[in-house]
Amino acid sequence: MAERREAEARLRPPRGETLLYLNGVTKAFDGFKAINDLSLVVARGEMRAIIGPNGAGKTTMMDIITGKTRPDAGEVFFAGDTDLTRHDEAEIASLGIGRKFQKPTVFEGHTVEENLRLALSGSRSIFAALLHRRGAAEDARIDAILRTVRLADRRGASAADLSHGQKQWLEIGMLLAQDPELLLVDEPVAGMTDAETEETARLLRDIARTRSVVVVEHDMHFVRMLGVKVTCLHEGHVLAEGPLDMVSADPRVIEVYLGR
Ligand SMILES: Nc1ncnc2c1ncn2[C@@H]1O[C@H](COP(=O)(O)OP(=O)(O)OP(=O)(O)O)[C@@H](O)[C@H]1O
Repeated sequence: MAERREAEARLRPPRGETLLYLNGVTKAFDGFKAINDLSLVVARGEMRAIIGPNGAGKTTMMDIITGKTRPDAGEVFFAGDTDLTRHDEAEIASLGIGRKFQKPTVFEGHTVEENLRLALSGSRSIFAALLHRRGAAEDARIDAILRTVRLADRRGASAADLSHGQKQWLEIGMLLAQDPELLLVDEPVAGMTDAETEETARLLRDIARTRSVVVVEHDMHFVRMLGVKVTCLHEGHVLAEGPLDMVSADPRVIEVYLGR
């Protein structure tokens, strides 16, 4: 019963407050509309899964949110009236939007803990970051992040010695060090073992207790484990949106994506 209530709560925007708002966004490359009149609303504290066939515009949508690509038309608002289309990538990152790309990019020559300290230090140089005096608050944050990303018992391990899945978790931890309000995650479980995939679903659910998360993923088994509202994109537009059971039963979704 409690589990069912929790599952239902995940499908509902927690406070109904909008964190990310895309309205009528369009982006063409050489006349081809990769994003076509796309509208999307993500609530504060909501986790949303984005699915859709190759070329549906998922990556381009993430590029627009993070300022890598400028839309030709439409609005992209974050946390109220911040118009993301007026900011560059670095500004958008400092506004509180973190992005995890598919390939992990951790510092392999450093330990797990050092990687997190480097991420926490932000703009400090690597040497300054590793040498500076640690405060109790910083130690507590490192401990909390290590627990969240399931690496507390690997803190002294070299990042190079982590499994592929653990490297992905470490990079998620490095993003958490920046304390983003919105975390964008691109195909996190590609190449992971089944056990890592299941742990990643739990890990992202933990993270979504305190921030919004948008996950692009093709692995439907994993999307089911997330248990959140799903948006299916097709030809740069929302084809279907709602609980996974509803979206995956939609004949249009089956035709363009799931039935392939
Ligand atoms: N910089 C670009 N220049 C030209 N065309 C582009 C560019 N970026 C994306 N496209 C095109 O836009 C369309 C949408 O691509 P996008 O990568 O956003 O899709 P996707 O849903 O992320 O696909 P996948 O699941 O394969 O990652 C594709 O047809 C792609 O070829």
